[in-house]
Amino acid sequence: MAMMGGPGPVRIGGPEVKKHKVRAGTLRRTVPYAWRYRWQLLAVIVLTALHAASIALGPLLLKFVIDDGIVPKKDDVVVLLALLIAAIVVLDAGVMFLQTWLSNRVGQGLLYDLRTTVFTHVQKQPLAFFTRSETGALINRLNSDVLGAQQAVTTLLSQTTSTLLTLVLVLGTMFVLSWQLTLAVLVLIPLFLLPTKWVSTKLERLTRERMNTEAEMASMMGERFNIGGAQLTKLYGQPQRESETFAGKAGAVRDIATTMMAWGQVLGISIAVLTGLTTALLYGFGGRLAIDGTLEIGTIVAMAGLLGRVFGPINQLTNMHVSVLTALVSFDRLFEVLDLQPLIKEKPGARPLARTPGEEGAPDIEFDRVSFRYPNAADVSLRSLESAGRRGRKNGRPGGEAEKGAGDALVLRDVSFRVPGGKLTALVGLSGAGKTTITQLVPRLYDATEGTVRVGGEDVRDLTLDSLMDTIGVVTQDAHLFHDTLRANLLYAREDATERELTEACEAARIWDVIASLPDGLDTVVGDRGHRFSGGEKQRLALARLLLKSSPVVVLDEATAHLDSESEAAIQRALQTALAGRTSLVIAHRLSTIREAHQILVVDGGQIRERGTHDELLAAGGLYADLYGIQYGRENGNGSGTPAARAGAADELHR
Ligand SMILES: Nc1ncnc2c1ncn2[C@@H]1O[C@H](COP(=O)(O)OP(=O)(O)OP(=O)(O)O)[C@@H](O)[C@H]1O
Repeated sequence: MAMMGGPGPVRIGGPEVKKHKVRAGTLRRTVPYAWRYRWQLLAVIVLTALHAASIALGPLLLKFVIDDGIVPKKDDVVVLLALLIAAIVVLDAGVMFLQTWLSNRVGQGLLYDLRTTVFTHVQKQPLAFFTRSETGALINRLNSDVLGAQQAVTTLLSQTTSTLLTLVLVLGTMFVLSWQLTLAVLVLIPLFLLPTKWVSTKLERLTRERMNTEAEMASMMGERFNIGGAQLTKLYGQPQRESETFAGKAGAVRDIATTMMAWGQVLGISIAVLTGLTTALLYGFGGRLAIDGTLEIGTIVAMAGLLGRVFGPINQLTNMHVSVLTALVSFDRLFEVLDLQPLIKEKPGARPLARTPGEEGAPDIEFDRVSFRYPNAADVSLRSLESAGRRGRKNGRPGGEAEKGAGDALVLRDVSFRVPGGKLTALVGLSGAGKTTITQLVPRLYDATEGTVRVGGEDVRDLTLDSLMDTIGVVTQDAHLFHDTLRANLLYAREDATERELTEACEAARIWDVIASLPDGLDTVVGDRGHRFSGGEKQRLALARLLLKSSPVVVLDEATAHLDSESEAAIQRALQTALAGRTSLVIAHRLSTIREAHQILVVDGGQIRERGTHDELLAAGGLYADLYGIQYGRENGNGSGTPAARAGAADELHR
């Protein structure tokens, strides 16, 4: 283990981890995690030592029973020693129980520490991290690597102690009993080590292969069994192909497991054969010594007993380094995630945004010469967590040429505007113009590359994240809902909301009638990603959630789903309630929203091309007038422009 702390990276075995170089200092960094449990770990080591002693003591007592009791025919010695053996067995059982219980406690404690640390850290990562990382790979970090790291500290620690102590005590006792016999037997050990080492390495490789294939199988199930994946599979009529792919993976797991079982047997049998052979040698050679009177009979019996306890620990010891290195890789991969500094952090000394209640007090939003480019992959994520990256992975963080190019273009250029407090500003424009990007800079999902975004006159980067999130309510187009009850989803906005407040929010969002008609009402489970509800219903639920939060600033991406006129009207009324008196920045797709907006900003190519009220922009006859004319025409069935242009632009505006 000591070599791991050295300056250079260490290559390790196993197909997946083979390429992974453990970074220098990893071992040192694991110490604080174990240090928290130092007293419990010390107790585990003491208990392990006691157990190891009892392993060596059993055969030794047998020697005394034979040589000092049975042979000289001393009843009292036999009874006394038999009682002692019984007492040791019972005590050892207690020791084993305590040892296992304590090391499990430490292990679970460590798992808890690692899981919560990584989860909390990952949550702090900017949105860009999640857009780049493959969810399955991320969850794997939280599951298998955390488990691997825990094993490094607990299982390995107690295993190493127990193996080493057992070997020292058992071999020591054997030497004391008869050094000649011990040496004769030890000569055979190298003969045994070579094949077992070979088999163990093979088993180690197979274990990793099985883990990888099982992970692929699990990830496939995860992808195909979420609502989107299941729908795609059905719609493209691919269940048969999916089943075949899955069967391929499951078959690989079956084959590897069968091979592993066979090699495991070979290992077990070879240990048993060697133990048998050495026992035969011991009886042959020892028997001769006993006949000569050099050895007592009890010693031979005790030696045979001790011999059976030597090969297991030796075998474990030869494989120990592989387990230690594997466990360190897990730690290293976790540290890789923990080392990732979140791009968006609260400044030291950040101030809370003063929140003035009431309509007049809604703060304004201001963009002051804002330019923005999406961050490079190298700044926000880990190559090993990006699926495409993992296929062509070099090592560690991403940063290939293609990655660098990805974020280079400015998505917003010199954008300046002000959303006055309590008023509605609509963003319109073609798809990909930069509307969503603008809205994401307000709640600091991303930070401006140049220029300043202000809320209530304060640079958002000077404000505490909590107060910013309290002030701003965001409804995205897909209006995500967790797979939980409606009530839990709504309370997510405000834990302490009363039943009455819940009902009122739902009524104001024009969704209460739908909820009331459900047999379980607010306790209805929404289904994966809220799939149980229609697009319009989800949007209204998201509005109800927003109303409960009652934030003075609202950022909203209107749903683009083609709604029937009834739900369109319902959403419109819900929106009017939700946005009344609030500072609202809305990506607008509906004529009604656009017409009533205090100000309309027309975004094109990352810039604000036109601004004004609906009437002003129509009168100006620019891009807005074109877009509006096309949509208005379409909605009234008498569109303008060429049919192709009409269809294209209408779709764009609706996206
Ligand atoms: N996470 C990202 N990383 C890199 N580029 C991005 C990212 N998200 C969006 N973009 C790019 O930024 C540009 C603006 O996208 P944005 O989503 O802001 O447009 P939009 O006007 O909201 O479009 P739509 O109406 O279709 O949603 C697009 O060219 C898009 O490809």
